[in-house]
Amino acid sequence: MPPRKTVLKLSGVERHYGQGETTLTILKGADFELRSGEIVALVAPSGTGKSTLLHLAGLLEHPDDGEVYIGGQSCNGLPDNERTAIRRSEIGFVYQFHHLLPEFSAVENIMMPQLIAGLSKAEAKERAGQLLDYMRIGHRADHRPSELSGGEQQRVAIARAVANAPRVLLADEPTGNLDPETASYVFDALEALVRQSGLAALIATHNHELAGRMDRRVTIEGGKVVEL
Ligand SMILES: Nc1ncnc2c1ncn2[C@@H]1O[C@H](COP(=O)(O)OP(=O)(O)OP(=O)(O)O)[C@@H](O)[C@H]1O
Repeated sequence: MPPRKTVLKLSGVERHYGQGETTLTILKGADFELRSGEIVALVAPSGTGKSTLLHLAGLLEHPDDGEVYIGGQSCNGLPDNERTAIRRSEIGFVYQFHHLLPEFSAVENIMMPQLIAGLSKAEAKERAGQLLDYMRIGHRADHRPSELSGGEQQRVAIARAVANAPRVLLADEPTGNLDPETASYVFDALEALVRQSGLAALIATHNHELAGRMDRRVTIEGGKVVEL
């Protein structure tokens, strides 16, 4: 097997929030690497900084110090429009709640990011259809989110997140509002997608059973990312 490439790297990352007179330190000298083809669980108690770490990794926030690299490129000093371009092409996000557009069907929701990226309608529709089949919800393509079950909605959200073939998938409690059996089924689909595409995934979860199925587990301790 060829050596796996590091697709996401955090180096000496600091993040502090001002709270009145005091400063809340969330990350302090945090280092982390994610390689293509791997799925890493981020398991840490509530309020320790999982969402903060995902936002920094996804270029949604700037660290107060340290560096975030996507595909080997340092992103801190880049202007916002370049950070946005990298975020759109290299990173996919999945949240606890699907955030699908309610007025559009499943297939249209997955087409949307591709159309924004400049693909033709026919190309976007073909890829969206493939992803829906891959997530085993091809028969739901024309349904709106409100007509889908929670597990189906999350599978559409995952398909949308990877529609533009990003390098990195960042997920914040992607199965947090699903029952254990549905969560397991959604994770099966996500795992198959990562294995097949060589994507890399960092998944914040409170679900220890799912975390146990991932390649590695990390937590946040004293502002640092440590292996479990
Ligand atoms: N913009 C902000 N301003 C001030 N404090 C913030 C801000 N964002 C997050 N925090 C604080 O930073 C800490 C870490 O928040 P974060 O959302 O990253 O935690 P989390 O581990 O994802 O928690 P949960 O599992 O509950 O979602 C929390 O104490 C939170 O209150």
